[in-house]
Amino acid sequence: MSCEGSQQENRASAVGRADGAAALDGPRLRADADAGRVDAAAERPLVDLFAEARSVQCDDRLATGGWLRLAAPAKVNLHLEVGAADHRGFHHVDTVLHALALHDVLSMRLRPAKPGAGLQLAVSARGRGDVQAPDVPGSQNIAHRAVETLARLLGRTHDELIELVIDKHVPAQAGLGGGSSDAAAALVGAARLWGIDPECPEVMEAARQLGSDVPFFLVGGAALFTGRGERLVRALRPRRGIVALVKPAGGVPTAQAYRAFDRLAAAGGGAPAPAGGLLQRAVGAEEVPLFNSLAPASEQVLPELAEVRAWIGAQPGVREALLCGSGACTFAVCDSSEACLRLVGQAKARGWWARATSFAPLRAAVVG
Ligand SMILES: C[C@@](CO)(OP(=O)(O)O)[C@H](O)COP(=O)(O)OP(=O)(O)OC[C@H]1O[C@@H](n2ccc(N)nc2=O)[C@H](O)[C@@H]1O
Ligand SMILES: Nc1ncnc2c1ncn2[C@@H]1O[C@H](COP(=O)(O)OP(=O)(O)O)[C@@H](O)[C@H]1O
Repeated sequence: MSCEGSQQENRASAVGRADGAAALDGPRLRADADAGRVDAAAERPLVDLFAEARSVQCDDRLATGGWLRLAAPAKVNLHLEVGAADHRGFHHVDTVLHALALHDVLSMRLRPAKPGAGLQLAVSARGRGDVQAPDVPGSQNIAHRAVETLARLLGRTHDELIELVIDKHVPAQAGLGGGSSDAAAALVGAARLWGIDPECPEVMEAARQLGSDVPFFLVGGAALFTGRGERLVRALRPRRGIVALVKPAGGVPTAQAYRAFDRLAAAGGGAPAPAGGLLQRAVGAEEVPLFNSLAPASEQVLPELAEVRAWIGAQPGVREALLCGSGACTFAVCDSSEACLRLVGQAKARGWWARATSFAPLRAAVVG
């Protein structure tokens, strides 16, 4: 089949999926997905939930041969309150995460391996457009660790090869959770390839072991998490909104942001969180006040973040803006697609990475 032919075919299925996002999100999130369906229709020119997944299906290498396709959405933290560190150095957090339409694409397939070989993994990642591939070899990719971790928890020792290709649309060290979402998608993909229920406890346990943010991507949409960020309190109704993302060239390693937070806290600095109770009462994500305890700390790690914040704050059509998690990306909720696209164009002209997207009721999921 020609690429053009498959593009048309996939376009039809993408519209079907946008309308039927609930099918992606599974029974637990059906109500949330229904809320998001309105968004997808209203914002279709800007928000194509499956644009990346579709473009990868045009890749000759991956167009044939039984590849499973998965979407791994980015996230922002609408609210991130950070408390004290525990004995392992992990900080207590109360955070509301929200998925975005922007997503990486994972392609996975299962092949037989030589008898006695056990589990073999071939993981690669490639940058797409102006997004770089991660700065780690395939064997250290968090998606590689994800499949290994799940196999260990399941006691799976079959002789088999899993091939996994990641197309990166989400920049790293941005606070967008790209690596964590890839890990969650790799868990869901491995479960599917092995004929295992992705809702089984081993998948969630593997997610917890891989990183604080990974469990969120198994839940998706909008949700309140606590503990070190790995413990679900409850899902919230996802919100609507057009979002601009802006990131300077540098990144912020998460551990450095938390260390800077500790230094600021020891010196008596840091903004207090908005009046308590709001998070516990919120039903919909639009009720959650934007707040990020890490923002002042991350601005110390990468001073250019203060410049980005001031610049975004002065742009027309921006309702609210906040640093994404530990940074280095900032998100702005815009009044309109026009305002968002103007902001993105002007941010790029200043040499920053920028992208128009939207809030979305997505989680890491098989899309084809
Ligand atoms: C800040 C947040 C906000 O969602 O994410 P990012 O914005 O960086 O993506 C999270 O708390 C990050 O989650 P994640 O990126 O999964 O971090 P992990 O791999 O678990 O931990 C990386 C390092 O960050 C620090 N860390 C992480 C989580 C936490 N609650 N306290 C911490 O102090 C620790 O130094 C840890 O070694
Ligand atoms: N699949 C992956 N995608 C991105 N980064 C990865 C991946 N696997 C491992 N990494 C490493 O994890 C680091 C943090 O990446 P990421 O999770 O995208 O950032 P953030 O914590 O800001 O959301 C990267 O700098 C990279 O070294």
